[in-house]
Amino acid sequence: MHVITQKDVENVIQKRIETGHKGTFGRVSVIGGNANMGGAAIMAVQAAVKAGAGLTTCISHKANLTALHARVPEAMFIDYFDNDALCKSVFQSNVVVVGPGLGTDETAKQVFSSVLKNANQTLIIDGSAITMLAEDDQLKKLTPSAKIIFTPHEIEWQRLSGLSQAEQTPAKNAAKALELNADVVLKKHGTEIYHLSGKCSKLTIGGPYMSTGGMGDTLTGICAAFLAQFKGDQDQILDAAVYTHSDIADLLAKERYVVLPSEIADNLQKYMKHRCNGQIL
Ligand SMILES: NC(=O)C1=CN([C@@H]2O[C@H](COP(=O)(O)OP(=O)(O)OC[C@H]3O[C@@H](n4cnc5c(N)ncnc54)[C@H](OP(=O)(O)O)[C@@H]3O)[C@@H](O)[C@H]2O)[C@@H](O)CC1
Ligand SMILES: Nc1ncnc2c1ncn2[C@@H]1O[C@H](COP(=O)(O)OP(=O)(O)O)[C@@H](O)[C@H]1O
Ligand SMILES: [Mg+2]
Repeated sequence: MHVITQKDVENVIQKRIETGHKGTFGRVSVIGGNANMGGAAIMAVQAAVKAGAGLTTCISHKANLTALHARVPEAMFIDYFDNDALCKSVFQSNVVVVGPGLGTDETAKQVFSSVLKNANQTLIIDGSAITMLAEDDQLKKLTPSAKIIFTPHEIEWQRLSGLSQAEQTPAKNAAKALELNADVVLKKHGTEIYHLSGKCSKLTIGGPYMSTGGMGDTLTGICAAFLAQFKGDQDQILDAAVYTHSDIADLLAKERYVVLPSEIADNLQKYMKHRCNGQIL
């Protein structure tokens, strides 16, 4: 098991080319946020924007538009009932996130199936989308032409893999990830990452000050932004994103009992600047 360190982050976060423009640093679409859980999508979107994605689109219930732009005017918005616009944005995105706050009703299933049919680069499947996929054989038949990354917590992983928490051993997790033909970020105290390449990585940072709703939604935005903008070893880029999420939490936890997901997003720009120049925080 590769223990992820600050070195992985410093290897991934490169100085930007002077002639870069929005498109140079990647297009991300986040699909989630039903009328009751808009915050999940907003947290994923704000994390993607603040982690450096060039262009980020939030595809969500229209009830979330005002709140989204109050917080993240940089993000574009598509009503997730506008299926044509949804499919176009997903098809044109380098990285797609589906699931945060999406829910598991009929609307969510329709939206998720459109995403599965159109994602063709990298697709991060999180939250409700994992739960839907675990429970719906029709959705399981829709195998997108994209590289798939699942980001389950232990219960979502139990649903998808069929492995109880006690059965979630590295060997069984790795075998299941291979069966699913995907990378799996198994979120817990000591998150483990099972790469399709066979590489297994783990975190030795992070803690209970992260146990607030929205922390996993935020992680998806960081992963999406890193994968959309950085070139090179995709396994190391994903490892670096997961490390960044917990490393910022650890730094903030020095002066906080609880670290909020939005605070992690708010500290991404400064953190990435320091890691880019190899500066010790
Ligand atoms: N502001 C918003 O809009 C927010 C929206 N959100 C959205 O909600 C959707 C549902 O996601 P979910 O994880 O909240 O519920 P679900 O998958 O039904 O699992 C519940 C069961 O799993 C357990 N459990 C939960 N977390 C665990 C963990 N980390 N590690 C281990 N166990 C864990 C939990 O345990 P218990 O609480 O019973 O002790 C219960 O048994 C999803 O789309 C997400 O994006 C949230 O992100 C929050 C903020
Ligand atoms: N005690 C803990 N130690 C380390 N990381 C934790 C702890 N509690 C929560 N986290 C992290 O917070 C995130 C929780 O993810 P998730 O349950 O999906 O949150 P969300 O409410 O956004 O769906 C994961 O990245 C997990 O590793
Ligand atoms: Mg979650």
